[in-house]
Amino acid sequence: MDLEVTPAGANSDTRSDARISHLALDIGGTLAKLVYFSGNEKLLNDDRVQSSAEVGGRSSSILHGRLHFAKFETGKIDECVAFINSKELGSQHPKELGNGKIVKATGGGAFKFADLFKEKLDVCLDKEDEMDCLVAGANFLLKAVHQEAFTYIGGQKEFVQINQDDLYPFLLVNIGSGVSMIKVDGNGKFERVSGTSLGGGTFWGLGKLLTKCNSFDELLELSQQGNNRVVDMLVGDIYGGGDYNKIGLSSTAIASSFGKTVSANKVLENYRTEDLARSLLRMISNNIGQLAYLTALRFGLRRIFFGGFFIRGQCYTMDTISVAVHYWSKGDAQAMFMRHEGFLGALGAFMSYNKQGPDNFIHLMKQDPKHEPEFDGTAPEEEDSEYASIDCFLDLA
Ligand SMILES: Nc1ncnc2c1ncn2[C@@H]1O[C@H](COP(=O)(O)OP(=O)(O)OP(=O)(O)O)[C@@H](O)[C@H]1O
Ligand SMILES: CC(C)(CO)[C@@H](O)C(=O)NCCC(=O)O
Repeated sequence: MDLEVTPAGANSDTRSDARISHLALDIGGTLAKLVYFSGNEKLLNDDRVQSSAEVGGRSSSILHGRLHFAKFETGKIDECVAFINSKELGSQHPKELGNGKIVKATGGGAFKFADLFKEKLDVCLDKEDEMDCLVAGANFLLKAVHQEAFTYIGGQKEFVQINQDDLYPFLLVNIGSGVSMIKVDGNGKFERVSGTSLGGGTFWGLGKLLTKCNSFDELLELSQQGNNRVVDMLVGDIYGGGDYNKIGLSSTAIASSFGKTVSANKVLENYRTEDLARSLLRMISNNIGQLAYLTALRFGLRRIFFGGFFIRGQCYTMDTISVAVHYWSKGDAQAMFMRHEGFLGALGAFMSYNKQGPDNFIHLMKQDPKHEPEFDGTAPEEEDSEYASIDCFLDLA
């Protein structure tokens, strides 16, 4: 198979030695995520390494290269297979003893597609637990990546300085097709404390049915031009235009998502798809924000990190989630988002190549300009810097 495939969000590496030395997968219900490392230039006593981490004396097993990110629709897993096939898994790639190559994989697809990967690529998927990987990926990003986490309040993005000594405990809310809520107490110390089936798959699935749009990005674009008040029943609609002050509800608060459609003498076709998309995005985001806060409250957590590809750096999504957390916690808890939102699981799977545990495996090069954020508040374009490759080295000791 010689199919050239350019994945959504992938950065093609034009270097001639850019064979994949390590590849890991997170194959979820909707999207398959890849993290791979290419370039096998050895760094021997290089200044940049010395200044990035203390690895002196053990430099013979250090690889310098770039960490790449890519995603495919799980429903088109053949494209993912073709992409991997179009790259070469180099000689450094881990092998089973006396056998073929192994690829670390997590998510339900690691089980569902194991035979397919064996058949098409002669690759054995080495399964890692999905929650373990999400937590390992989040911990790595929060500790190692400069400007990974940020708040989004009133249209303003602000990076959060992570104090490594004061990071735990936190609640990790991963919004994929479904939503997992994990209380994280340290490296490998966590409990999945809650979840909800009303997640990204619900937004995308209902949105597709209601608006007939063909892609997730199209649905997001529609939502940006919509007005949810056409569809949602507001407190003012019920209270004759006024607030319900006694219980702290303003006239503009949503009393019932989609509630207005009941009494309006309209059928689906009479609504603008923009308004339906807007209302749906708000309903799902608001509900997740509220559930996240209630879960945080249950365990006395004040920091909530949100990941998963539902977010897609989308302003309205992040704003709705932030407002929900702020509103229900009366300002006590804070929603934070992660730049590598959708790649937590794949990164965690990648780090499981390190037999000694997730620490000290991936070292970021200092001040990688490509890794500086360029966030303008819009949904990332497929090839933009949001998922830019990272200049780093792997310590294979
Ligand atoms: N290009 C896209 N195509 C489809 N869905 C997308 C896209 N971009 C973002 N999404 C959103 O991301 C969600 C999937 O997120 P993610 O990849 O984190 O979860 P998953 O791993 O597929 O799901 P799960 O973890 O529940 O198995 C979709 O349900 C949708 O809301
Ligand atoms: C089933 C998983 C973990 C698969 O990623 C995810 O889709 C999820 O957390 N769903 C929500 C399931 C629930 O807790 O109700």
